Amino acid sequence: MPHTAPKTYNIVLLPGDGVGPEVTRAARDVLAVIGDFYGHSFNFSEHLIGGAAIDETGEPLPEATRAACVAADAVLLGAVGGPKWDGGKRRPEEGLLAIRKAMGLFANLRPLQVSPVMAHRSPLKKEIVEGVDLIVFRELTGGVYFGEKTRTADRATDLCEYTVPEIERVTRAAFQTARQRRGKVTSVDKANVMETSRLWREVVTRIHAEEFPEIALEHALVDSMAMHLIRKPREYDVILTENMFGDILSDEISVLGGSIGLLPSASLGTEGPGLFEPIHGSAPDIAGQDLANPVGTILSAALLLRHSLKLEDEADSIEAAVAAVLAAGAVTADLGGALGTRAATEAVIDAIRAIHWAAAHRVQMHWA
Ligand SMILES: NC(=O)C1=CN([C@@H]2O[C@H](COP(=O)(O)OP(=O)(O)OC[C@H]3O[C@@H](n4cnc5c(N)ncnc54)[C@H](O)[C@@H]3O)[C@@H](O)[C@H]2O)C=CC1
Ligand SMILES: CC(C)CC(=O)C(=O)O
Ligand SMILES: [Mg+2]
Repeated sequence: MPHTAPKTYNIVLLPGDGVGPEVTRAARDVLAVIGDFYGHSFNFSEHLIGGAAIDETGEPLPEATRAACVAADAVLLGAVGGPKWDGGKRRPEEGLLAIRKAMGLFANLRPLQVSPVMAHRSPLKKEIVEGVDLIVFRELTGGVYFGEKTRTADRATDLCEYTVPEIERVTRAAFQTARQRRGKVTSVDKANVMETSRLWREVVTRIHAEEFPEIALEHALVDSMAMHLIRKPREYDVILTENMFGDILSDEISVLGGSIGLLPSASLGTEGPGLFEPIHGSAPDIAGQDLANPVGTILSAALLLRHSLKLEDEADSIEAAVAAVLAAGAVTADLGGALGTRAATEAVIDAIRAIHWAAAHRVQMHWA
């Protein structure tokens, strides 16, 4: 039953490209049902980003989109990019990087919990993946994705740069989360080769000693970490890493749960709205065919409710519904199921209704 006072919230939707519009619509429909159940009014407004924005305005992040995002209570994004814009003067991905920077979203949280039913569908051995419960803290507005780029006909460079304050703030966020979890942080870098990684390791070590000595800290090199994540993923709790390593490792760990289509993310700053998106891209190979798994975006909507709107019960309700649907095998083709994007979304909505009906029924029975 509703525990929080009903309220009006402004949510900006950025459907983007490829499967982005399909999965964003799925999450919007789920949020609308949650709004009805709890008496909240979610005002959705759609804005252009990525390739869709380039086609319409010439810019991957139009000013109207930026202004709407910073003024919103929260932002939900589908995905950007696709072969249509490859080789063009402007790239869709520039729009995503620019909105992350404009909103000050320095920490990207990518959680993964592998239930017994997910373990069953994973291509890895059940005994390796069952019970995995980890969260990646990926630094999101620094590193090589944001460094200066140069290009001549026969030479290209991408500068990788990190400052101490950039490393400190994401490190504190990761340690604070570790305090609420199993109390372990694995910081991933390439300190045997890269100067930015040596600075990263120094800063993480100092913040740990000064502020979080009760947390267990280990350092890992990114190349062997890629192997350990597949061989012994249950050993990890909070994984803290820089932008590009976090991007790559989180796609890798999605395999543990059976599909990249399942994983959500929350991009957060110190204040202001967060941006929530699945970890996958625009999946051009399946776009427009009702094939995309909507769960990663639906779970991103749950993170939106929890982190930006502080609606914990409502977030729990979505997560419980998704768990029920996965347990029942009502899944899309990437998990070996027969459902399309729309049918899988309806299954989640039906599960939300069933959970609420059961809760209301128990209350009546209790009162009777
Ligand atoms: N956040 C974003 O907007 C991101 C955008 N991209 C962009 O997406 C485009 C495609 O990139 P890819 O490397 O192919 O990565 P991708 O994540 O779009 O797709 C990789 C594979 O996973 C499958 N897949 C992805 N999402 C799925 C879902 N919801 N349900 C079922 N299967 C799913 C795809 O069909 C494909 O086989 C590129 O233009 C890239 O730059 C890539 C990553 C993140
Ligand atoms: C700019 C994006 C395309 C980077 C990415 O792959 C991601 O954030 O997952
Ligand atoms: Mg990625």
